[in-house]
Amino acid sequence: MTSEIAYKRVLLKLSGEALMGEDSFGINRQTISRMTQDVAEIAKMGVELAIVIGGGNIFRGVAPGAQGMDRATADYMGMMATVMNALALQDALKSHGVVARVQSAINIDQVVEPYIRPKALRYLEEQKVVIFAGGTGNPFFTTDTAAALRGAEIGAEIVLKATKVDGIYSADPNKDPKATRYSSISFDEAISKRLEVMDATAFALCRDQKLPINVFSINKSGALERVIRGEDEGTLVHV
Ligand SMILES: Nc1ncnc2c1ncn2[C@@H]1O[C@H](COP(=O)(O)OP(=O)(O)OP(=O)(O)O)[C@@H](O)[C@H]1O
Ligand SMILES: O=c1ccn([C@@H]2O[C@H](COP(=O)(O)O)[C@@H](O)[C@H]2O)c(=O)[nH]1
Repeated sequence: MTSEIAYKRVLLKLSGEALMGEDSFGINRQTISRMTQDVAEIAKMGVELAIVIGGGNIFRGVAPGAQGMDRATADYMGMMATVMNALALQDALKSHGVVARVQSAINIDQVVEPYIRPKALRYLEEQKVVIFAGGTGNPFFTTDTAAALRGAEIGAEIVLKATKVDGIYSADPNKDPKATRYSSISFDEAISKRLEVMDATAFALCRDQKLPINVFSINKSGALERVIRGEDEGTLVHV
């Protein structure tokens, strides 16, 4: 079975905002069930899978109250949002028969384990999915950067960014209908063109660690499995 896969160990960055489905914020039950069904399928293919989950879906709901707030405080709220999403994801994966462990970069000991790299590596070897919550644990960063960081730490072969768009475009496709999609692009080009699908810190970290990224749509049926099989899907960002 494992011979069919192009990557043995991957870091999957799941969009927080995608969890909302058609709702205006929060977690849509059908959406999380569909997303985790796709994730469960690749876990069952023998891929060692670590996940970083975003927090935009919850943070959007509290954003009006956070207006004018100290930036670091608001960022800690954002990191806590990712912990909630991680717990929901763990629960949804369990319902698809997949064992997952949550490790958080911010300590909430009664709720989740702290991030301990050797333990995360052991879970991966045991074919358990590891969900990294709490982003990097630092304000002024994003979960994209957490994905690059954890991806490098666990020796992932690729970072997969599963998001609301089906790849990287010449401009934001949600704003510019004439934008065209790249099937592949170098890190230097993505950074110099300021393509905002991922933050520059995440791009730079992956470039320096020679860790490729694939950006693809979480809403496209079968896309995650095609990426795992090394098929042409989304946009590959390379050194
Ligand atoms: N050049 C571009 N190509 C593709 N998408 C782009 C580009 N520039 C901006 N975007 C926007 O980036 C978004 C994806 O990045 P974003 O960080 O917002 O999402 P996410 O990672 O899915 O969210 P979350 O922060 O909730 O995890 C797309 O929905 C798209 O509107
Ligand atoms: O390392 C990190 C990761 C996240 N944050 C804060 O959380 C929210 C949600 O993360 P997204 O990447 O946007 O999904 C983010 O806006 C930050 O406020 C952080 O501070 N540090």
